[in-house]
Amino acid sequence: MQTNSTQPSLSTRDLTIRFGGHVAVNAVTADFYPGTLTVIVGPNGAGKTTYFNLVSGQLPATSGKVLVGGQDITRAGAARRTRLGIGRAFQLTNLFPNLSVMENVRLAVQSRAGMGLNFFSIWSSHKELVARAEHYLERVSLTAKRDALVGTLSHGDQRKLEVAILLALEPSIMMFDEPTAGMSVDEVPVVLDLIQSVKSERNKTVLLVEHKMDVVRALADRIIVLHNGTLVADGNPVEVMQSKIVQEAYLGTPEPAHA
Ligand SMILES: Nc1ncnc2c1ncn2[C@@H]1O[C@H](COP(=O)(O)OP(=O)(O)OP(=O)(O)O)[C@@H](O)[C@H]1O
Repeated sequence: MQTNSTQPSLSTRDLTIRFGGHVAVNAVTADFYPGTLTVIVGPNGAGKTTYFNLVSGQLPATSGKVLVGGQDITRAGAARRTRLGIGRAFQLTNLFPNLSVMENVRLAVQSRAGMGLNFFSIWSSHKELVARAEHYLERVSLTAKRDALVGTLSHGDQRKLEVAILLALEPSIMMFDEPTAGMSVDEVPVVLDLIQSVKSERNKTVLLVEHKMDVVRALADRIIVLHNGTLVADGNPVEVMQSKIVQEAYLGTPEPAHA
């Protein structure tokens, strides 16, 4: 497994959740490091989104632990986890559809700057915030649509905006659930390049749930495979993609050997 730092920024220890008799995430232990992008793969219903929910605090663990920088946050709510640096791009649920693209990003920048979500703040007194918001819009290629109402954007543009908002919040741990879902072919590289560059330039810990194998290959430093809630493989992409368990459990067809 690749590690760029000795201290993990995020860890789970035997993390488990049961829904009635069903164990959706079963004793998952993993460490995540700054500057490393880990892709979590697995068949439908494997527990990927539930694992994300346990890490970001949307669901309470039945047992096990979540640690950020070594601090046990298992009992912390989602808001506290956000303050501790866990940021998650939710699938379009954290956008304000009746505000413009720029206003959405400005609110995120403002929130990061500790000024709260004040809708009535005066633009001219916030040149710095606007400049930063513009920077994030440019990074996701949405500058031309800055004044459009978010509700009128295409699905792909909304997903890009969501990435801009996550960047603006500057979390140290960034979680993306299928970030390119619903995007057109030409939009996909913009987001993939961005996630890649954020990871390396800013030394972020990035976790990604992804189904598309071309995206996994393009981005992953490390792959974790979940199957029936259990971690069945964890390691560098070449090893994991070629492992028997992945071939059988997930990929279905043999992955060609790499030179
Ligand atoms: N709130 C819940 N109540 C009961 N069962 C749940 C709940 N959330 C998830 N599950 C179950 O837990 C299992 C894991 O679901 P999860 O959505 O995490 O899988 P996934 O790997 O993300 O799948 P997909 O790739 O289809 O999104 C499934 O069997 C699902 O039905």
